[in-house]
Amino acid sequence: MRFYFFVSCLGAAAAVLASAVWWVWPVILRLWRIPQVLVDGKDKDALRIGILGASFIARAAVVHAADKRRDVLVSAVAARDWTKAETFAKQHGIPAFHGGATAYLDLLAREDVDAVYVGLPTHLHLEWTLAALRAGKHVLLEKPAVLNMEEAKQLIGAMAETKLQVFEAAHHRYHPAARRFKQLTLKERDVGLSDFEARFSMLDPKALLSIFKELLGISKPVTQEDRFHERIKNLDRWYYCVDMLLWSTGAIDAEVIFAKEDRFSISATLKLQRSASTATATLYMARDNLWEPFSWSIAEHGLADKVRHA
Ligand SMILES: NC(=O)C1=CN([C@@H]2O[C@H](COP(=O)(O)OP(=O)(O)OC[C@H]3O[C@@H](n4cnc5c(N)ncnc54)[C@H](OP(=O)(O)O)[C@@H]3O)[C@@H](O)[C@H]2O)C=CC1
Ligand SMILES: O=C1OC[C@@H](O)[C@H](O)[C@H]1O
Repeated sequence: MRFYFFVSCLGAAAAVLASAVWWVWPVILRLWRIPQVLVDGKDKDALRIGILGASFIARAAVVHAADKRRDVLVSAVAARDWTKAETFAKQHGIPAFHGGATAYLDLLAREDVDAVYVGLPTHLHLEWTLAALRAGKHVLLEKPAVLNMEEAKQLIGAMAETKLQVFEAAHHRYHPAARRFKQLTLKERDVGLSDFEARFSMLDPKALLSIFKELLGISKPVTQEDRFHERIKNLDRWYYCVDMLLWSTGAIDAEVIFAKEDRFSISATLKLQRSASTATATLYMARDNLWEPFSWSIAEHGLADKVRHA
């Protein structure tokens, strides 16, 4: 009896492990593979992108994409640390790099850069996007583009003045499921779509580590700066809920009627004004969710098609 129990447990553990490897392995391979952006083999008039910040997201969002296209190349990268810039450039075959205190400005001054990728922490987006526009560069700007309405106005003003493009990297808008959802809700614009829900869930390895440290009693005291960065990170993630909702429902106005924040989540209820009808929307963001390390979803409870991506 014991033997059969042991074999069944082993079988179940093997099945769980196999399924985890099956789902997670392609993601690990994709992120681990070091993409190359060799200039050879690119179109003569390829768009030349300069990267500000030798970061994980720059590699995942720009270098991987440029690797797959003939019409885009990465011509330079800048990092605040000289060695980091050099390592990133060499790893990916990027022909030029800048390091040190003036690195970002040096990259913006280059003639072989048509557009700049600003994947810096969100509170630095406006400053460096304005600097890029002043230097005559188009900008691919990480989401959320800005922190508030005042910054949004400044950005729009600078775009109009320089006649250059700033494109927000709202990648979820290009997912086929999100596009289909938008198509369906806009088609049903005024016919009783009244109960929307947008969710985002995340498990941040850094946050997980700090929870363990807290439990073990070996964490450092939380500083004002830590709290500021936590607020910025929350905004980065909360943005997915808000943008998915407003973008896909075509809402023209929204009013917050309830909001709640605790250690593990942020939630809110909004009253949405659509072109000729009103709707209620629930937004929910899980901060550190072990069961859903990364997922977003948008739904309307009366609509049969529920769109989900995980
Ligand atoms: N599209 C997506 O899926 C994702 C988008 N993002 C977005 O990308 C942006 C960056 O987020 P994230 O990658 O977490 O940010 P990081 O804290 O990792 O910063 C990114 C880079 O910014 C540079 N940097 C310049 N000044 C500072 C500063 N004062 N403090 C810290 N870094 C600085 C650093 O590059 P260096 O030292 O090399 O100069 C750093 O590597 C955010 O807007 C976020 O919303 C983030 C993750 C995923
Ligand atoms: O866009 C994002 O997705 C992944 C998260 O780690 C990150 O904080 C967020 O900006």
